Amino acid sequence: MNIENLSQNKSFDGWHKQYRHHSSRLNCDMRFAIYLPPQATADNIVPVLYWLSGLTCTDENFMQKAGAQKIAAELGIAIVAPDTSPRGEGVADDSGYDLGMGAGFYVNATEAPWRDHYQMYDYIVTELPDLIESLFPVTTQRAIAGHSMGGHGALTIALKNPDRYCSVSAFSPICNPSNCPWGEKAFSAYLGKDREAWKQYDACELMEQATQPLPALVDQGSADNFLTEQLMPDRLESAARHINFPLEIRIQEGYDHSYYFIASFIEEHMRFHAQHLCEH
Ligand SMILES: N[C@@H](CCC(=O)N[C@@H](CS)C(=O)NCC(=O)O)C(=O)O
Repeated sequence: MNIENLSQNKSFDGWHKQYRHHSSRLNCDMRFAIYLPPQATADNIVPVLYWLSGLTCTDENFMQKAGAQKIAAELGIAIVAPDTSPRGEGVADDSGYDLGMGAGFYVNATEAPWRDHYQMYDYIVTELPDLIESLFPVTTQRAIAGHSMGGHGALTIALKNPDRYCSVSAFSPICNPSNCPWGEKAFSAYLGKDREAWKQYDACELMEQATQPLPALVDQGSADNFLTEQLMPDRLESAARHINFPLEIRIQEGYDHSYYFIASFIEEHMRFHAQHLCEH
């Protein structure tokens, strides 16, 4: 397998590393980051938390700003941070920050010109875990989490694949993309005008139909600029309540949309995932 190590930094007795590889699903070269805690050795494999970032991010934002390595090293959990879209020359893009590169929305695009590369759903659900599990000292126990567009990605991917993940959590997720400006713009482009096709990637719609529960935690800052227009966690909460889904949504007073918020609660999310990863 053609995979290139781009950087490595020791961190809390483990290693943060960046890699480039060719993604056959995305039809381009991709970069991802992995944090391997000290417990991950040739003789000992550890579970993995996949972190999906938000609009404009790469593999670097979470690893540099969230401060998750210390707790991952304590708990013995690896963290994988993929990029947020396909990249490179020849990959379709848009001048807006909320469409195209940096804004893949974790869907499989069906519309031209996006469909040639924008297959982020398949990349995150199968191609990347297959690669991680074949090359690194990790188990097939997975948790998934994310922020904003990545919170939408984590929730929809977990709700669609409850057998593949032990738990899911999100910070400030886009909860009902079919009915907010960010989601409507991206889904129209990637999936076309037929709103029926959007439902398969909408956490509120998927929640209504969920038949298999998995532990789910959402944190949302009350001072988030995007709360009422884009994120709308109240809709996800009522969908979950309707079917008795084990979702905890916490409104955190005074916090905004930034990584300062994520850094404040990432330890609680890591401990939440550790508890469920260890059950299996
Ligand atoms: N650029 C946009 C918002 C982009 C944004 O807030 N991105 C979030 C995810 S939705 C992020 O994580 N940004 C990168 C960072 O803070 O490191 C704006 O200013 O309105």
